[in-house]
Amino acid sequence: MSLLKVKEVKKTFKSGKAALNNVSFHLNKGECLGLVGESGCGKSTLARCLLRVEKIDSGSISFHGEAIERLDERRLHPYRKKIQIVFQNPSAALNPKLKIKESIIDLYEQYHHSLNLNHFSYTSKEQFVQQLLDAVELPSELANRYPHELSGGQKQRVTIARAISTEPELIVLDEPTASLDVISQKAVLTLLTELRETLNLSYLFISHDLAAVSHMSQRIIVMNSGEIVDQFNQEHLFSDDRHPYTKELVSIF
Ligand SMILES: Nc1ncnc2c1ncn2[C@@H]1O[C@H](COP(=O)(O)OP(=O)(O)OP(=O)(O)O)[C@@H](O)[C@H]1O
Repeated sequence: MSLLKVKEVKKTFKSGKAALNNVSFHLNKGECLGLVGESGCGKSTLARCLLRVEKIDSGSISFHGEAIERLDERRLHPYRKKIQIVFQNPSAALNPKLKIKESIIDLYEQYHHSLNLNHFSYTSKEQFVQQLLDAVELPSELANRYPHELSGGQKQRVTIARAISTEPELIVLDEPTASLDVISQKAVLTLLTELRETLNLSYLFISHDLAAVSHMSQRIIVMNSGEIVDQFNQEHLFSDDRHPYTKELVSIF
């Protein structure tokens, strides 16, 4: 069974803007599914709908076969622990007033009553933070710093540490490297690939960067003006039967 199934989802904003139109796709457990499309095509709206931050107008989004649009707040809580998000801008995602260790523990503590950890252990806050910093390859002394005392790449590693602290099954990566320099981009993508394998994670990797999506993903879906126009296995990216819009993206690859 698919981990995530999105079926005929529509979302129109009050302004009349149709951001998602009949969007359908599935995501298998353990895979990285790439979602590529130009700015404004609806990628972030889709991410917000998956997290139930935004409500869909029609269609369905199911996780392990359960329709999330029908979950009440109480039943949403365990869902939200299983699906985490990493945003484009780590500076905006981290509270500037919290030390790194406090930011990491903060998210965990929202869920700790319902957490059943397999990969990390929780005997003390310090030890837990240490394990997470190790997992994202950051030195332990960063735990006592504030976000402004870290580089962009280090901050993004902290947001990844936060995301994996609840041991989610799925992480939505919304342009996770867009704000980083080329060297840090590569390092963060390598880290994400390693974490997917060691923690048995699944990713929805959202980006306008077809090269990054192609590097990371086993399957790719292409979005244009709120619609999925193409879906294919990564090795078929250059094949002749690609949608004209995909071919256009490939030509500027
Ligand atoms: N709250 C909102 N109210 C009205 N329109 C919105 C709202 N949020 C997004 N939109 C519009 O919906 C469309 C899709 O926006 P979205 O942010 O999902 O695109 P995107 O593909 O993530 O773009 P980018 O890559 O630039 O982040 C855009 O035309 C945007 O202006």
